[in-house]
Amino acid sequence: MLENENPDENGSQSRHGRGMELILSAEDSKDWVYKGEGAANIVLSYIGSSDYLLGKVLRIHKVPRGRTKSTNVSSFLSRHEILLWRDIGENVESISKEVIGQLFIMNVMSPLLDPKHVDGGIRVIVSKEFLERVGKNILGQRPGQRVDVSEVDVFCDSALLINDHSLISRKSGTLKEEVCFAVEIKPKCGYLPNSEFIAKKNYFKKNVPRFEMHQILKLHQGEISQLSRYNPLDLFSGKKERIHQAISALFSTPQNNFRVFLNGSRIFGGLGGGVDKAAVCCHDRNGEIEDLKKVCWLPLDSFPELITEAIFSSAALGRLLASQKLDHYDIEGAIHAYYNIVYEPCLACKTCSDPDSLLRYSFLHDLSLEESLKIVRDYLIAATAKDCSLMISFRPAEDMGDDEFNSVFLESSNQYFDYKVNFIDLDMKPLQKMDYYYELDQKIATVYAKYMQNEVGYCNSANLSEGNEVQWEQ
Ligand SMILES: O=P(O)(O)O[C@@H]1[C@@H](OP(=O)(O)O)[C@H](OP(=O)(O)O)[C@H](O)[C@H](OP(=O)(O)O)[C@H]1OP(=O)(O)O
Ligand SMILES: Nc1ncnc2c1ncn2[C@@H]1O[C@H](COP(=O)(O)OP(=O)(O)OP(=O)(O)O)[C@@H](O)[C@H]1O
Ligand SMILES: [Zn+2]
Repeated sequence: MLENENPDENGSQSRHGRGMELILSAEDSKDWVYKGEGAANIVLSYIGSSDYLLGKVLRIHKVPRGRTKSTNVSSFLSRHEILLWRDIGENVESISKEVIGQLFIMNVMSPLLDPKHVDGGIRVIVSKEFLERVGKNILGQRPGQRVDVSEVDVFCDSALLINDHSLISRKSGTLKEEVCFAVEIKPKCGYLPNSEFIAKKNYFKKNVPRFEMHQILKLHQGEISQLSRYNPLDLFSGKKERIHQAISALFSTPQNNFRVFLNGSRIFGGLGGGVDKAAVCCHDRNGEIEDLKKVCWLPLDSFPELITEAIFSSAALGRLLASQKLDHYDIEGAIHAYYNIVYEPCLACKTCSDPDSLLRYSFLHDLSLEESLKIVRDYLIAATAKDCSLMISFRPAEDMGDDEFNSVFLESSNQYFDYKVNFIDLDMKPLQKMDYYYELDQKIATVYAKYMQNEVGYCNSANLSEGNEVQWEQ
């Protein structure tokens, strides 16, 4: 591990504030172990002896398996993305996507979600050999379905060093001495859209949570083996009883929406990346959840109550919901603004035959470039807010604690807990994904409409959330 005298690109990412960079090379790979991964990144925990790196994770990019350097996507924003994001920093046209990504987190998402819940991390330089070795070392721990489709991007020359938010420790304390546990929740969209641009045939989008409709498509495509009982609207309701209901549902059907960590190690919830087998397996690990009782004096039934109290008393979910609601137009409206920006014939209008709808869309096509940019920018910010996760880390406390953390008092166990909320995965979504978003939305709506016709004949959300089997017409 080396420190380089070269100052970094924006001067603020430097380790110890000394204008130096951290460089990870082949021999450092042994100090980094697999922690988890999503669709786009792999996250590693540090197990070496550097006090600075202990309690940190390294987030490295993945690429589709077998992609060679020659097919590398551009490292810079596209012409239209430059227009879209020109206000988030200076010279966005000449800054790499990695650095833009950090500017997006710090200058766009952090003010929306509250800086105390957002950690932009610092970029560190990683050698190709480091990434190659890490990629080999972690192969055995990665879920098979993730391995089949993706691998470490060894041509990336930097990675993001972030605090491990499954841990909680006092600035003055040492991580090693403290017992802590954490939950990771991917809440997804917490409200029902009400855009006038939603087509009449898709009226049910205004009544049924997107998560619930998407479950039907996922089941149909074999991505999940049973419907989730979780309803994001409960989690975001601001009402204790409904939040508790959401947490209980996440415990019974965690899918990729819920994980529990004890002292930084995952003890409940799957790794994602395939049919939810990994998540089902984790129920066998209830024994390890029982460990919470031993180490934190927390009765198992009190655990959902504790998470509920933390969510209820924190303003974080409210902030997240407000950010999600920046999507005022729904993709059925925003797609037209997108075509104004890229200046191409609108594919959504091309496939629409309803004169009333076309008239409404023509209003969107008459908007100025600035107005179109705002609609799409807000849509993409909301997309990030609908896809991020939050980590809430806890540790038992003697009393109400101090300013460093929030505290909750758990009546059932007569105990105080310190907790801290952090958002993770606040990545900027690519503008090019707008077409995909539109197509996915149509697919979800079509399959859901078919499900309603075949199965219930009307929209009955209670029926869906019971985990009922869905029969499909051949
Ligand atoms: O489209 P969605 O709602 O399915 O969200 C995708 C997520 O699927 P989910 O339904 O949460 O299992 C998906 O998660 P998984 O890979 O399924 O764990 C990703 O988070 C994806 O984002 P990105 O492509 O990595 O930037 C997410 O894509 P975005 O829509 O956020 O761009
Ligand atoms: N700062 C962190 N502290 C602790 N664990 C983390 C942190 N960041 C990520 N993780 C773990 O690594 C996993 C993958 O990270 P992340 O969600 O950032 O990946 P991704 O590929 O961007 O996800 P997605 O599929 O949503 O795009 C998370 O689900 C979480 O368990
Ligand atoms: Zn159009």
